Amino acid sequence: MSVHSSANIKRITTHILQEMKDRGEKISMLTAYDYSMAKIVDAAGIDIVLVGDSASNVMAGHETTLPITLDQMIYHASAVVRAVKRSFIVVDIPFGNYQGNSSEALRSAIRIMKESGAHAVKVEGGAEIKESVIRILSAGVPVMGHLGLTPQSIYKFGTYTVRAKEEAEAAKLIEDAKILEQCGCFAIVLEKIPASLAKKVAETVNIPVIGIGAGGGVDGQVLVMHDMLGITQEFKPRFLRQYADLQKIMTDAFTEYIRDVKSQDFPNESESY
Ligand SMILES: Nc1nc(=O)c2c([nH]1)NC[C@@H]1CN(c3ccc(C(=O)N[C@@H](CCC(=O)O)C(=O)O)cc3)CN21
Ligand SMILES: CC(C)C(=O)C(=O)O
Ligand SMILES: [Mg+2]
Repeated sequence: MSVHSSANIKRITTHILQEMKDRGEKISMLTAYDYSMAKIVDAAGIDIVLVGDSASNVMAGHETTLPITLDQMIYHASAVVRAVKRSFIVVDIPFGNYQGNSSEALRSAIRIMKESGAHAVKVEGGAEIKESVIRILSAGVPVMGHLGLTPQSIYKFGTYTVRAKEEAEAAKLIEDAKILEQCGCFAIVLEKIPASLAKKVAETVNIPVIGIGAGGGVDGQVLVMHDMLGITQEFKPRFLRQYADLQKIMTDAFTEYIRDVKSQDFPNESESY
């Protein structure tokens, strides 16, 4: 089956996401980086699947999101696309593949759309990347913005502390959100900023605003799947709610398997030919 076929399932579109904001239904979003996990989260009814560049941390073990490449993002995205039947699939354009050169930004977005079959791209930044955003949108590729804590520029700030607490930074963030909306972005992610500011942004722009560490006054929430499942045990920021302890469940399963192999309990007769 082609990645573009719809087979009777009503797919989420940017139009449906806008309707959700307009009627006050909150939008749910989680990351996924591979086929098996994407299949489960899509079947559970998630609205948006984000193939985040957090794959750099979660999948590859890098300290930041900076090292992941466009080819690697396309590899993750194409696996997710093969699994997802209903959700809207957004892919982060990685660091270095869109900033400062709108032609390269367009080329990167087109590669992601053409080679993975995803539905939209996400980019970090406001005014600084305006030309890139406009160029991508001009090709008909939906763009999601990302403001506040922007991990691709971590070395400019040096820490992952809460952003836009100062009045000047808050004012710039609101301006950036307006710019992204005017450019034609279909939604904006706000990461780790005061809840009051995030609420103000969600009330200022008409497009959906999805928060992570941005409080409950926005139009939806996003988390990294492995964080909310309790797989990434070392990552425990205050905004994270852990919905399962998969590390414990997995460790117990592995321990039991190892014990059964050593004791020759596994395999038994019914598990043999
Ligand atoms: N596993 C994972 N989850 C994420 O949410 C995530 C990634 N990786 N990688 C890319 C970015 C980086 N993100 C981050 C990174 C750190 C904090 C954070 O709050 N870190 C510290 C506080 C640091 C400080 O205050 O100086 C913490 O409390 O854990 C938040 C979001 C969000 N993204
Ligand atoms: C944390 C979310 C918003 C993200 O950009 C990612 O997972 O890469
Ligand atoms: Mg990201």
